[in-house]
Amino acid sequence: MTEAIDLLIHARWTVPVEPAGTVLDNHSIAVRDGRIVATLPRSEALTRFRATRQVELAEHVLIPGLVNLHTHAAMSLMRGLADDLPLMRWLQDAIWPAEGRHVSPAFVRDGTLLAAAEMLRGGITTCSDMYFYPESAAAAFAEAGMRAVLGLVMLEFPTSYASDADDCLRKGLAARERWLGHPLISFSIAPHAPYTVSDTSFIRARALADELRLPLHVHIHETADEIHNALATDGQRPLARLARLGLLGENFIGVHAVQMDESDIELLSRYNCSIAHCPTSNMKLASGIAPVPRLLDAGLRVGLGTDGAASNNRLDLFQEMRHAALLAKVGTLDATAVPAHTALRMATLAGAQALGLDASIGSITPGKQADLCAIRLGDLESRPCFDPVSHLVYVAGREHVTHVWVNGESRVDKGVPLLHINDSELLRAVSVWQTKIVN
Ligand SMILES: CSC[C@H]1O[C@@H](n2cnc3c(O)ncnc32)[C@H](O)[C@@H]1O
Ligand SMILES: [Zn+2]
Repeated sequence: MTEAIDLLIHARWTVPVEPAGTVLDNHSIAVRDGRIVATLPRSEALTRFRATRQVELAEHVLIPGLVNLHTHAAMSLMRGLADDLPLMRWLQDAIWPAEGRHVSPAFVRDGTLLAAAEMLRGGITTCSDMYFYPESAAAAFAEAGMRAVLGLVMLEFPTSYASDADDCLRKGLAARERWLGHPLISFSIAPHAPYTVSDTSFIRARALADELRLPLHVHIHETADEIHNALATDGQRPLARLARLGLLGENFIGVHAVQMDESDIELLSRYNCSIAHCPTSNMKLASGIAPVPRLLDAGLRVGLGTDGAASNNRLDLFQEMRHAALLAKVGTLDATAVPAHTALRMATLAGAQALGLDASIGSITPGKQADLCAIRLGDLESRPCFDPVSHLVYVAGREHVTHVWVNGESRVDKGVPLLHINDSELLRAVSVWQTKIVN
C-alpha cells in the first residue's frame, strides 16, 4: 500500500540545515497539505509514496526557503534614489523627506509587491519587515504568497503615517487585529531605533511584546555617531539604556549591531537576544563591520537581513551570505571565520529561530511547513562541485534559483515565477511612482 501525497521532490543534493553539516545525496522530500512528511532516499520514496506531482532536480541542491531577518520592503520604490551617503545624511537629507512626501497605503502596497516578487524569485520565502502602513504590506505579502512578519513600527516624530509613537501603535494594533489567524502573516513590535524612540515608548513596546507574545525588532548600534550621541545625551550606550528599560530578552532582535564593545555583547548574550546582520547595507553606508564571529561565539542567534533596497540595493540573500562570509574574514583576518555552512544556517534556521518560527520553518524537517528553494548547480560556472554548500555561498547567485515553494505551494517553477502578481501592471505602477518621486 502506498501513501498518497501532494508532492515528491527528487534532488541531487538536499541540505536540510538541521542536523548541522548534513548533505544528503539523491534524496526525496515528500510533501502533504503544505508540510514536509519525510526526507528519504529516492528509491525508498518511490516505493512508499504515490504523489500527485513529482519534480526532478537532477543537478540541483534543495535547501529551506531563505529567511530575510530585516528589510523595509516598500523602500524598493526608492532603490538607487540616494547612494554613497552615510546613514544619517542618507536618512535626513534624502530618505525621510522622500518618505514624508510619498509614503501612503498605495505606495506601501506597490513597493511591497515589488519587493515580494524580487525576494520570492531569489529564494526568500519569509521576511521580517519594518515599515509604515503594515496592513498594506500584509495585503501585498498575502497576495504574493510570501510569509512575512510585519513590524508594528514606532517613531516619536510625525510622519505621513502617524503623529507619534502612540498613534503608530494604535494603527499597527488595528492592522494586526485584521490579519490575526492568516497562515502567512504575523507581527512584531518594531520601535525604530534608540535615537528615535523615547523611554516611555520603549517601555510600552516591551509590555505589548510580552502581552501579545511578539518579537521586538529594533535598529541598534548601527554607527559610531549613534553611540557617541547617546553617550552625550543619555550618558549611556544605547544597549545599556535598552537593558535598563527592560527591553532585552529572548524575543529581542537587534538589527545591525555593528558598533559593539565587550559590554554590549555581554548584555545581548545575558538576555539571550538575536541579531539581524545586514552586511551589504553596513558596507554601503560605511557603518562598519559587525563582530559576527564574536556574537556567534557568545552564543547569539545571528540571522541575515538585506535591509531595504534603498540602502543595499538588492533584496538578495545569496549576496548577503557571501558578504557575511567574506566580511567576517576581512574583519578578523581569519579565513576560518563564518564558513559556508554557518552563512547558510544564518540565512535560514537562525533567522527562523530569531523570529520564534523555528517550529514551523528554517530547516527541511518532517512536520515543518514546506518552504523550500532549489538552486541549479549544473551550469559550467558551477562545475565542478565538490561541496554544494560551498557553491551556495561562494559560487551561486539568485539567478540560479529554479524552484521555490511556500507552504508546499509553487511560487517559482523552472525559473518562472508563478506569483499572483501581474508583472506589467506592477511595472506600470512602479514607473508612475518613479515619476512622482523625481518631481
Ligand atoms: C519606522 S519605518 C522604518 C524607518 O527606517 C528607516 N531606515 C531604513 N534603513 C534604515 C537603517 O539602516 N537604519 C535606520 N533607519 C533605517 C526607513 O527609512 C524608515 O523611515
Ligand atoms: Zn533597517
